Amino acid sequence: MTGFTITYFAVRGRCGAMRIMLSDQGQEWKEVVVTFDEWMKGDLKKTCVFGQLPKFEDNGLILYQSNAILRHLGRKLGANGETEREASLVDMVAEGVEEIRTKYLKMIYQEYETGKDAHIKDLPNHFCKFEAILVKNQSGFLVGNSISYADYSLFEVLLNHQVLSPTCLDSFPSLKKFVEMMSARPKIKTFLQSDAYKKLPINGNGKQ
Ligand SMILES: N[C@@H](CCC(=O)N[C@@H](CSC(=S)NCCc1ccccc1)C(=O)NCC(=O)O)C(=O)O
Repeated sequence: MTGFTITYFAVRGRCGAMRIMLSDQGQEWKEVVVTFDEWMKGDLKKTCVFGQLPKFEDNGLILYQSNAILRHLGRKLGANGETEREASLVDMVAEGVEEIRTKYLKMIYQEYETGKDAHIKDLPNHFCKFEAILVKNQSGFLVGNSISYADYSLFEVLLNHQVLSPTCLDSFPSLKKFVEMMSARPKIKTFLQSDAYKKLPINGNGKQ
């Protein structure tokens, strides 16, 4: 199978950022949608290196781990910083984004009713760090003067948090401007308005 293929469940989940990145970078890809019933049979799970999805295929290269997939696309599509130094900074910032995503997913799947309010209350402690990065860098992106996979990752996390708490960015003007800038990029705007994007729930348990 040539080209890019994403194999995942019928949710945005851990494929939200990579789909936004592929769209913005003008790339096409195939989606293999796995139902929970198919997954529970176990045959596909046994073939996955870490027993989990997403699975990403790039012309015969098979990758798992959503952030490894983002990094791969960053290198391949020129969205990984403009120098080795910037690439290291992109990785650093992307790890920080992943910390927020991991906290969000734990809250969504394990403690939504009891932990949603505390998660929202704690957001400023995390958002202030990315606000400071954007204020310091001045280009509008997280690192250097061009978009990187870390920008797509942060953008997706912020979009999901705006659903969870629509006012969560009100105290962070640079983050709000970042979301507006990313949302206004023509290919991202088109993708976010597409049925392919809108028809998928954010998470697999219906919570958001
Ligand atoms: N570090 C990995 C994590 C991958 C992962 O958690 N995959 C989940 C799906 S992604 C996700 S957000 N999981 C949260 C709960 C969930 C489970 C199943 C479907 C949808 C969501 C999965 O394959 N679950 C099934 C299983 O482990 O047997 C990555 O970043 O790709």
